[in-house]
Amino acid sequence: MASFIINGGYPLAGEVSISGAKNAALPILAASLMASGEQHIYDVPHLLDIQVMLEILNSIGVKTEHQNHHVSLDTTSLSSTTIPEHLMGKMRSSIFLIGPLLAKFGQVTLSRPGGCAIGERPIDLHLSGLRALGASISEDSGFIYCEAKQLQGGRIHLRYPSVGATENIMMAASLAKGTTRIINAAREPEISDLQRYLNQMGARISGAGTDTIYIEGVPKLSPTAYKVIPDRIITGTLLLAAAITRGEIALANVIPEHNEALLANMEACGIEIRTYRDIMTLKVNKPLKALDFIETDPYPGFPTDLQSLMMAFTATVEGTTVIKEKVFEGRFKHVDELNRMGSRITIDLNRAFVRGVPKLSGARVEAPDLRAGAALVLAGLYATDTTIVSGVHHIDRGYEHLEGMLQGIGARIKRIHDE
Ligand SMILES: CC(=O)N[C@H]1[C@@H](OP(=O)(O)OP(=O)(O)OC[C@H]2O[C@@H](n3ccc(=O)[nH]c3=O)[C@H](O)[C@@H]2O)O[C@H](CO)[C@@H](O)[C@@H]1O
Ligand SMILES: C=C(OP(=O)(O)O)C(=O)O
Repeated sequence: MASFIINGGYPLAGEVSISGAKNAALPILAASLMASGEQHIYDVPHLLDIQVMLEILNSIGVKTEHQNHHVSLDTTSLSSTTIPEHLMGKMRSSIFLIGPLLAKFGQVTLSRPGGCAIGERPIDLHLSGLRALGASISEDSGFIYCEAKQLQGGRIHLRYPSVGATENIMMAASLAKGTTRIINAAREPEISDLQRYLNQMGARISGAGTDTIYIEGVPKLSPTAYKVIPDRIITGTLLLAAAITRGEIALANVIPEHNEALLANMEACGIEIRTYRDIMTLKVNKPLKALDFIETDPYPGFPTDLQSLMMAFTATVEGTTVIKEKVFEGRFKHVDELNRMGSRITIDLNRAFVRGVPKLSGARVEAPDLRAGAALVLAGLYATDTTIVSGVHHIDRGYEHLEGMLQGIGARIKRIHDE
């Protein structure tokens, strides 16, 4: 088990190039199973979740190699459609295997996915979507058995624009017979990236990025080479890290439109952000003011994945900011830990009242999940004296060598391995 030791109080300054997006790479790696042959996926970050996805692919016979952000994989020796239970339980994204395997091989056996404890996270929308395409699905003693000789296109109205369910249905419908329409689809940039990748393999999908996606099934998909989009959540993390330390940074390899909601809120606090093509710069050159209200929502709303980080930042800005978490019911686990560092945050159901304080103090805190852990790191960068953040394995799920990235722009942070 690892911890971060952070000596705070130093403004960050410098340049960072943003890596590929975990949430785009994970469904793409699962979708690669739908083509037989050798494939190349570029800009795939070296993260725990990606490692687990590759372990899953290996466990069913796929050969993979991950070097310098390049995954090469060969699906010709795929020999099983049963995903081992211990790997399913390691992360939420293991559920991405269900759509591709069912569509390509007509059957799949798996169990419920695991992942960070940020809410209940059911998979009913994934399963009902696949049933609407003709799959027969049963559950027994924790295992999920799915079968369909040939999926058939259908009309699927999602009760909620779930990112994962939209992606699973898109992948499965690519090889279904006939046309599928997903209504109230999620609109996240990672869904548009998956559409681009699948279309490059020969799928016929349109509408990603809007609330209605059309998929005309094709009989076969072919191997391809593809580069995933930059990670908008890492972009946001670095912007907020620079802002909380009142620093100045430049980010390269970003897609500014993917962070509109964050940029609008940061600018409203008084932060100067400039964008030019795939470059973004941030400077804090005047006193900051609190925001009245932020609520998380599906894209293009404010992302739930940046809520904890935004909270850490607003905890240091004079005035009161109200933050409402509307996507996951268990995503305020950072609050007690931030308060141990001197912040003044109270919770009423899904709203947090964040009263900005001029000073946070270093403390021993524990990362309860991925983004909550990253928020504690940001608080540590601002705090006077030393902060120790344990539970770094949660952070490693979504950030490649976070400490190295932050050290490169002046942060005093190091990783230690506990006994
Ligand atoms: C790998 C990946 O891309 N992860 C992202 C994805 O997760 P994920 O795809 O799991 O998130 P969803 O959009 O599915 O979840 C949103 C809401 O829908 C609910 N729900 C979801 C599925 C379902 O079958 N039934 C149901 O009720 C969830 O409990 C949650 O309250 O989108 C989330 C919301 O932007 C992000 O926080 C995650 O980082
Ligand atoms: C919640 C997240 O990821 P996942 O859906 O993979 O758990 C996240 O990236 O913040």
